[in-house]
Amino acid sequence: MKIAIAQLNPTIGDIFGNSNLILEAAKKAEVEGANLLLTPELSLIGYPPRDLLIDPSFIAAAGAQLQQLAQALPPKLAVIVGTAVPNANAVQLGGKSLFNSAVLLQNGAVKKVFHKRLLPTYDVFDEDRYFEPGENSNYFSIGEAKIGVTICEDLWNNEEFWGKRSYAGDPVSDLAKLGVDLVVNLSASPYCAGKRGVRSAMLQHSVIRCGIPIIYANQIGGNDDIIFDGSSFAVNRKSDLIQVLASFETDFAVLEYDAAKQDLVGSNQQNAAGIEAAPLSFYPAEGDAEIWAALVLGVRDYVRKCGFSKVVLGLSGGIDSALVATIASCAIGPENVLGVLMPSPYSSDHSVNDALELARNLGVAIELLPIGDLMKTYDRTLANLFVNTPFGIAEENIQSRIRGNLLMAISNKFGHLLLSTGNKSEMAVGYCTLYGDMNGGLAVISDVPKTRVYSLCRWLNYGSENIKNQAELGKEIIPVNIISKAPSAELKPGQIDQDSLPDYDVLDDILQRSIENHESAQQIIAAGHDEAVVKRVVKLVRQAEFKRRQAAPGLKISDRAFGTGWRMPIAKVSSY
Ligand SMILES: NC(=O)c1ccc[n+]([C@@H]2O[C@H](COP(=O)([O-])OP(=O)(O)OC[C@H]3O[C@@H](n4cnc5c(N)ncnc54)[C@H](O)[C@@H]3O)[C@@H](O)[C@H]2O)c1
Ligand SMILES: Nc1ncnc2c1ncn2[C@@H]1O[C@H](COP(=O)(O)O)[C@@H](O)[C@H]1O
Ligand SMILES: N[C@@H](CCC(=O)O)C(=O)O
Ligand SMILES: O=P(O)(O)OP(=O)(O)O
Repeated sequence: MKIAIAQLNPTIGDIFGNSNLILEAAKKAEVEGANLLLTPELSLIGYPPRDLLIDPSFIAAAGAQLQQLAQALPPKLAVIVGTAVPNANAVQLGGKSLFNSAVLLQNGAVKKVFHKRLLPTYDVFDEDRYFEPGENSNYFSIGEAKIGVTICEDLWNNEEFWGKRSYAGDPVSDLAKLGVDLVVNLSASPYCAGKRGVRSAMLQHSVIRCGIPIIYANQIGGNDDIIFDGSSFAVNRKSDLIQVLASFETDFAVLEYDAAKQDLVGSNQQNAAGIEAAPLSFYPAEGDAEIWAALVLGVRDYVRKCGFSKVVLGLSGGIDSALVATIASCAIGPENVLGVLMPSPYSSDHSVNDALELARNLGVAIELLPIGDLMKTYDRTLANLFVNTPFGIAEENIQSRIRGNLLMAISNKFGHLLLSTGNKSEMAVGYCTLYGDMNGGLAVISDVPKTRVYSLCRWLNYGSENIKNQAELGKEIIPVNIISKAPSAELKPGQIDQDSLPDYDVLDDILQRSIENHESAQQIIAAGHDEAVVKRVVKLVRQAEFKRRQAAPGLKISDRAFGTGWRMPIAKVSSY
């Protein structure tokens, strides 16, 4: 039996377009002689559909499209499609009105419907809000093979792997007890750094625990703040990784289920000469390369799926805007990126020169809009009101707001999406100006700590193979001075970030411990950090909640981002 995996990039709500993606994959699977095609979780409607699910017309449209798709598919091929299915018992028996389901289509009709049993309701997930959990173990047969069907979270309640149990049920071991030969999984599993390794280790562990090979089919693509990496894979009965699909790209693969051996055989398990290949791993490798690919996909898909073709951003000659401009150039092409240089009387000469050099290296267009005259007009207008007050944060922020205003004017005039450039360290402690540099439609690096911003830029200059490199350019992409100079907001003469903040390696370690590892201030101090610094940082993070709530959606690359999975109250006591 041959099983195909379609690692698709569905667009949320584009039921017709997604249906066509599935149909195309099915035609390819048929040509390659597949018996079964797997598609990702909710592949017909896109994941996460959020409150589109409470629109009855949306559910009706998905139901109608599912029927049409069933009729259009190659009749002999069994295809598993993910969609939301009405819960017929909801009215009489209560419960949520929908199931998150995997629908088996064959011979022009719906053959079976399987419901997701474990509904994630943590971090970015909100499935309890919409779905009723399925109660039954899900399986069907093709020929002699009995195939267990699971949907994403159904695989994640592996108590021995995690050391804890989150739910009452364990669909994989239930399927094992029913004697299935194979488990397939339809996923929409969001990316965060290092997650590919965690997924494969967890499923290899599940195979050992339950003794059944597993095929894992994940979606790829950016949907608002969430990036899906794909990285679908298969694990055989010996728990070897025998098939790995691309990360951050659409992909398609066909595997063989060998009924005699009762095991899976991957198509990239052997090289052309039939010799056993080296152990498979995910590409690009973990670290900067992986995060870079995620951010590029996140920008590309946000721009495309929101209907933009060009972006604009402020280019200060600093490292954050340099990184964002480079990501955008790679995502949508340098010809679609406009960098705006807006020097003030406080800007250093090198800020303009560094920004110009970066723009030349990337090949992006620039506009130079000095803001000195606008600053004077603001000063004159506010002079009577601000008389006898010292120059302070209000005046500093006016510069940022002038720039934010000019950028939004350009966005309005030419239809460019404004990218904001704040990194995670700044967003954490509120080192950014509301209605100033926080202006923008997409916060590209707001989940990237400043120390990672540096390592990504070094990697771009010295480690990357797949973008324009030094050899072609004759030198580094990011001008060396942008990396080596002290970060500065340049909002007053001689200002540097470290006048107000601890060194970024100290700040980022405290933030990582507090935000991602949930360590208390006492634990962070016990780990060796200065007490006063820790208390100040923790307090700044709490106080900046109101800013983060007004920030543009930011691409999630960590376990805990300031996005849809971060739900903090704003008006609260200062101790939390
Ligand atoms: N703009 C930049 O480019 C940039 C870059 C780096 C650092 N910075 C730094 O960032 C800081 C920005 O200054 P800021 O934070 O005082 O200015 P801000 O205008 O961004 O935020 C302060 C304002 O937020 C409002 N506010 C306060 N608490 C609130 C709440 N709970 N709910 C709603 N609104 C609330 C108040 O109106 C207050 O005036 C400065 O220290 C600046 O040097 C700016
Ligand atoms: N001089 C500048 N020209 C264009 N854009 C600028 C300039 N200074 C700041 N910006 C924009 O604002 C953000 C934040 O600046 P910080 O240097 O971190 O304060 C920067 O990334 C630019 O997009
Ligand atoms: N824990 C799963 C949940 C995904 C889902 O069920 O959609 C993940 O992060 O991949
Ligand atoms: O935001 P930028 O680009 O100005 O970077 P930095 O804050 O390091 O100056």
